[in-house]
Amino acid sequence: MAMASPVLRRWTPTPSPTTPLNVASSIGGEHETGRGVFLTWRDVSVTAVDEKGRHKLILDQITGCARPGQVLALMGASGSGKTTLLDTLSGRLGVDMNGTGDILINGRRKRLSYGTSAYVTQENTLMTTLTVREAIHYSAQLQLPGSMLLAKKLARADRAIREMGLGAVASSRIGGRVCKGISGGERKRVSICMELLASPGLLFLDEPTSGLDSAAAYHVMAHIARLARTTGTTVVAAVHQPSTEVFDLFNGLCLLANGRMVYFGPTPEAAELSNEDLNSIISISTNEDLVDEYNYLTASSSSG
Ligand SMILES: Nc1ncnc2c1ncn2[C@@H]1O[C@H](COP(=O)(O)OP(=O)(O)OP(=O)(O)O)[C@@H](O)[C@H]1O
Repeated sequence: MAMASPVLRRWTPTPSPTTPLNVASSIGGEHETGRGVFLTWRDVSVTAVDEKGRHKLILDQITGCARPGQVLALMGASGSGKTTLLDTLSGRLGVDMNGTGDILINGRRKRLSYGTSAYVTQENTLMTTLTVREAIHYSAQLQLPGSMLLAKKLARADRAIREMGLGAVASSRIGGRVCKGISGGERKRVSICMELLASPGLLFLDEPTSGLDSAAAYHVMAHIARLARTTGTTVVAAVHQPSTEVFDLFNGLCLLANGRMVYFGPTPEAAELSNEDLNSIISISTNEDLVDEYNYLTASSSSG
């Protein structure tokens, strides 16, 4: 695999592991709760080891950050390393994988714990016979701490239902293959809703729009983007081939190709890039503009 891009080596504003970032001041009162966290990662490499002890490089020195109130999209062709990066950042790397590099949460090296982060996988495992409200209330009772009053758990569940725009279908049966229930997009939102119960500051989503038509995909991502904006939640989502409308909902883009990062920066600029530009980014990775964009995006996370 090719060497890491010089963009990565010139990544300057590193939050010190001993200096926590001031999330509240950075989100400037724009959000209701400011529950999001700064997640930064530097020189993250991952190697898979097979049963014969052979090593395969899956991620090659990936550097980036995700900010409160924003949605960072991880994009790239199938096999480029999106899920592996998501797993690495969320601390879910399999035992057959070795990861190196720094991952900082609010400027500190610490493990993600319950309530700090949530991960929504591609699979929907929902109880088909329950209504949306029943399933989410049930999940709240099981998930939330025993010390929390039942009324508070249910209020938390109702808030999550509202945040994911599921109010209109709260009394509908989830359903499945045999008995038709809510739509595929609504099922995705129920899965996300269940992960929101603990009010995580950081939400990892693996292909939240897979299997959905473009309208349903937009609906799911629009709710996620609104949630990020209004609550300050930090969202990192692996997304495959989003429509233009969905792409416009993202704040930042981390573009991977064969385990290497070929673009990191705000989406408006990325949307301007043609295939030719992207190819030149891959081949001329000393692009000064990218360095500037990267520094711009990371500067605020080190200023707190
Ligand atoms: N445990 C493993 N052992 C060996 N190779 C692996 C392992 N896990 C993933 N890989 C390889 O690493 C590469 C990246 O996989 P990953 O699932 O992260 O890609 P992806 O971009 O999420 O793909 P997709 O969009 O198809 O889900 C692929 O080539 C995959 O085959």
